[in-house]
Amino acid sequence: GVHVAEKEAKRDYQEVYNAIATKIRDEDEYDNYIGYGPVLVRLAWHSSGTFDRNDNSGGSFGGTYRFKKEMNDPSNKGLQNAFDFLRPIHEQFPWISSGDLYTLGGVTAVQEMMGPKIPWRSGRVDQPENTVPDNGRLPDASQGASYVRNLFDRLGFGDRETVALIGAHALGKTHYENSGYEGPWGPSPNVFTNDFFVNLLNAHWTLNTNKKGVKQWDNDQGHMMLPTDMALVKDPKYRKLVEEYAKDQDVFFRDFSKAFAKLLENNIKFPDQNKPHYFKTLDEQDL
Ligand code: HEM
Ligand SMILES: O=C1CCNc2c1cnc1ccccc21
Repeated sequence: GVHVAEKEAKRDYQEVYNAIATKIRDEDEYDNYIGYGPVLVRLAWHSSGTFDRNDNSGGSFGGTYRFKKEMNDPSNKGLQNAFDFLRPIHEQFPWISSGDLYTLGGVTAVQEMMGPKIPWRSGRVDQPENTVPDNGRLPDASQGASYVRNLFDRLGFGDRETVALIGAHALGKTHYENSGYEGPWGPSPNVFTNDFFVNLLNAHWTLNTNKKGVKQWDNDQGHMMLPTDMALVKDPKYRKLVEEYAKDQDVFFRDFSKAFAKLLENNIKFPDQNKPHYFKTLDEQDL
């Protein structure tokens, strides 16, 4: 059922943001100097993406990713790196819940990679191991547009929100050992831009079977797309949105911010007194 967030504690959440942001800045060598930003965004998404609006199960509230049943979901392979990154932050701020920490990690990463401001509310409360949702709720990358539309409908999202959210694939890369997909990363995998949409439309893509026997799209500049990425330009309704975001990064930023905030808050009711935080970046604080 829907969870009610606890009343906001008298805590300095900007301090937690700054600790995460400083650690992202310091530990820049991770994953061939891509850094921890992208994998932190993926942890926030995967810890929220278990939501099912049909029975109000799953979602970020209980911080259930910390339990091995969810951590070992094959869809979550590779996210241990983000979990290990956040461990010392959690030791420094033991009062923050796991659910608040995983989602705050993603918000911090998007903003520090020059993405849009993401409003964030506190109050998620750790839940016990017997509340861990079943594996298999996160999307399968080998599928097409109708699968993507159904999966995001289950999460409570329409076409515009779906295309905006998948625009996060401007960040980071795929890894053979995690998902069976592999691709050299894009020109700026740790800067949040609308490049993903521009790439989708402008490059010449060919479908190959990679050395793990997995089908993926590759282009002549050595970039790759997942089948579910390519579905966004094959489906006429999604394609219209890809074209809109490729043309206007500000509209993409606006829609991404709204959809990502909604994703991180699915299945949670927040008390009115829990106002959304708009955190300052390190640069904005001259830190
Ligand atoms: C149809 C929906 C989606 C599918 C099938 C999908 C699938 C994948 C796959 C297979 C990877 C590669 C994982 C690896 O090999 O390490 C990946 C990476 C990533 N995904 Fe998605 N994803 C989807 C939607 C999203 C959404 C909604 C977000 C965030 C809002 C997101 C953020 C990311 C990020 C940031 C990475 C890079 C992680 C890294 O570099 O370590 N994805 N995704
Ligand atoms: O076109 C890009 C830029 C670099 N990262 C990705 C792209 C496309 N699809 C992806 C899918 C998952 C993770 C990263 C990417």
